[in-house]
Amino acid sequence: MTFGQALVHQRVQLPTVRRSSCHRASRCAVVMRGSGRFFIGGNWKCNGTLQSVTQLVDELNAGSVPDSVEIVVAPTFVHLDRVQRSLKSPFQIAAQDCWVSKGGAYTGEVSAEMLHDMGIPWVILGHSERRSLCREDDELVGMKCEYALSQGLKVIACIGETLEQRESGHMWDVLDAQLAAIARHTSLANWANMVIAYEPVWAIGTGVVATPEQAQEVHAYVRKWIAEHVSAEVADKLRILYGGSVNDANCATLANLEDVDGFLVGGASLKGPSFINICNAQNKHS
Ligand SMILES: O=C(CO)COP(=O)(O)O
Repeated sequence: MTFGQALVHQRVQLPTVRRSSCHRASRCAVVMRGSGRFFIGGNWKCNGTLQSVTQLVDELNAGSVPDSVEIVVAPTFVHLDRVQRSLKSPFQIAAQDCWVSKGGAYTGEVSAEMLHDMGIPWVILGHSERRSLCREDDELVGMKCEYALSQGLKVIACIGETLEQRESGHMWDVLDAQLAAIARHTSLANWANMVIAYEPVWAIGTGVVATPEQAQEVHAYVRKWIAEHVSAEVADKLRILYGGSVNDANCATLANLEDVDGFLVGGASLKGPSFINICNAQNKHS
């Protein structure tokens, strides 16, 4: 039994979702995306030395990014303070994970209240690498979202299927379960402090980016799911990011998709000029 399962007190069954047309298809012509700002996250994962992090921060500070984009980078815990001190506005900072409850006797962990105390506004939760390598299950991810939100953090909650799940026809069930766990633990008001990142596992770090059709199909599905299970208003405002092998070359096409409200970038976020280019994706020609 995983940690998340052990902590489950009560599971609420959500109705099955119809996988039909896009919720946004019926919306008026002027679409407000999320809170109105395209969102770019840079997930630095377990990378960086003092020297490389300093260089990356310098490159970002020297870059030109549009006001219309909200940008958040996620260094390792040990680099958070250094980056926070040196990275300039408009860049914001995220942690890559946090503990599921109040801090205490949890060796090696970092709590949400510590991050909040440090002035770190965002946290990434449920990344597929944590789900697979650290055995974080859907319920634990939902509980982490709930606790982080309760401590005043904003959350980038990740979902996504493996290639095997996609090819075996289980993709929608996997996404349903991941979304349901997040939704169970997120109050209506707290959705304003949440973005969802759709990161198909097969596209992460592989150079195999989802096709525009694949990305749009899932993003539309996620928005429809949220409309049906949370509220239409939340669905309209929610920013749904795509992650998985986003780079300078493919970002413009993906940025133009109806239901793509931003990106969560891994490898390309470690190169300042590339990341700056991706931050300008909406202004590039696809
Ligand atoms: O996992 C990712 C972002 O969280 C994506 O990683 P890559 O951009 O390296 O594929």
